[in-house]
Amino acid sequence: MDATALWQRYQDWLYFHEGLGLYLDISRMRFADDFVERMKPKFEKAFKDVAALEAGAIANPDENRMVGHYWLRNPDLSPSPEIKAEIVDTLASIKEFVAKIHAGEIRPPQATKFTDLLSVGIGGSALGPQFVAEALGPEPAPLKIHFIDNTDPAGMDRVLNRLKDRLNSTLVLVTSKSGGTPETRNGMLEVKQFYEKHGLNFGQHAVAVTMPGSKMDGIAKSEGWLATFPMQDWVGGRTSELSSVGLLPAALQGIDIQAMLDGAKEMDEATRVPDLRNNPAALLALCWYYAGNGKGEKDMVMLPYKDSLLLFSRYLQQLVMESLGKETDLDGNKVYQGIAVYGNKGSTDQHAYVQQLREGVPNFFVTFIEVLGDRQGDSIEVEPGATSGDFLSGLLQGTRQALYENQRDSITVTVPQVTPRIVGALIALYERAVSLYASLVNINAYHQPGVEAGKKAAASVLELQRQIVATLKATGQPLSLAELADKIGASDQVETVYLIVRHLSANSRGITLAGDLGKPSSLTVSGR
Ligand SMILES: O=P(O)(O)OC[C@H]1O[C@](O)(CO)[C@@H](O)[C@@H]1O
Repeated sequence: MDATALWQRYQDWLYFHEGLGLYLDISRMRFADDFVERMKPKFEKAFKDVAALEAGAIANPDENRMVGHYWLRNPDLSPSPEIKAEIVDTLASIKEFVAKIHAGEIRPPQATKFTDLLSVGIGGSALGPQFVAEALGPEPAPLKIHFIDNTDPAGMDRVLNRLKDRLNSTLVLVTSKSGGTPETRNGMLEVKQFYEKHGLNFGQHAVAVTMPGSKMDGIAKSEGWLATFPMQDWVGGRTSELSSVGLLPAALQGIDIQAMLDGAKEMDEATRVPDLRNNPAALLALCWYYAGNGKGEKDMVMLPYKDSLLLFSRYLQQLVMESLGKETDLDGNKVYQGIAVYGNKGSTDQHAYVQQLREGVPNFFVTFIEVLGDRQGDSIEVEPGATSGDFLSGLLQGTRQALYENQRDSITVTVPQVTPRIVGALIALYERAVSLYASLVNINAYHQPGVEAGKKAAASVLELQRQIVATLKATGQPLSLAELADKIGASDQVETVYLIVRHLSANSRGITLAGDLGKPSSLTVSGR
């Protein structure tokens, strides 16, 4: 297609949301008109499916749950007055609590105000808050946020040591929908121990976000934590940024959460329109389907040309891959669906992997995120007539063009600024695109059975470890790996036994290995 034809295609397909000032350009996806025609019936069904979801249909049959993240920003859409009241009350209580924290009315026992916020959570209970903190966190913030999002002891030490001089003015926010996620429980216990070691009362610094009645809820109540905010069972972890999970930490950092909700609401209104050409989420889903042949054959590379949007791709990784990565479709057929998501930011990534994108294996499509406003205030000219922001813009255009010339497709989302309203809108845009795409490929986007397999296997490794330690203590003499496995009734799991004892011996846990470390079968294991 020559430049004139492309310009025409750009104009023909351009979507613009006037209220938000958001553009969606899909002209560089090389689908033909007949593809769009063929997709229309699928979209008619998808619009109906998502409307049913919004109306409170059981969208997650596995867990017998509704999927209600759309109600969070427009409680009037809630399927019952009770749910509406829950949403309204939770938002009011977040605002009230945050106002008291900021004013020092709720304060730590040994300081006049909270200065820092330590968030402990993982997956959907961390990724949204991390993305939003990076995108919108003000400098200075009323509370500066830090994260523990793993059960890595060294990672926890790093965060805690950074905070140790301000521990007495650090508020700890433990977020877990289920209230039983081991990584989060471990993080909470380690932080609690750190507080106690420093002579501080953990409960007087702690807040929970969890489902009422969960284990975490019980702990928070029994230990007299400062507050507990509910996370409803109809909010999935990966769509929870606009629930108490994301709103509480955002508000504590001084981010305008009402603007985030308003932006999401506005985008929801635009993406509810049952008309493919005038619905930006549907256009995204169309492009994803086209790119990957409805089977995820191409990866989604997210390239925001704005540092503050660095974590958008990481956030989307969970939203898209945990939702769409499914073995079976809704009829039980093996389909192995999903779309892989990766990316950091432009132009930085141009100096990393864009070489492969332009010339290597063509197994992806790019989504550029362009932010029109360069910065607050004026810019110097780094070359006659050009600012740093002009370079950023030129590099985006250049990469888009260079990729297209080499038959690499791209989408461009353009926003005026990175504001709370726009971030809310972007979250809502992708949430809806995922809902629609899931319907197009006939999968349940709202469960995650695959994650359970790894969790169960980890639990059985830890059980084996307990048996190993007890057996070595009781035996009191060195055993070969095979003998040890045999003694604990796990003769078919010698490799697992080996990996466990190697880890224990590396961590001064009372287990010693003797023999040639490069030849596991030569090793003997003893314990004290
Ligand atoms: O908020 P929770 O219950 O601790 O779960 C954390 C994350 O774990 C998952 O269930 C996957 O293991 C995610 O879906 C979820 O966001």
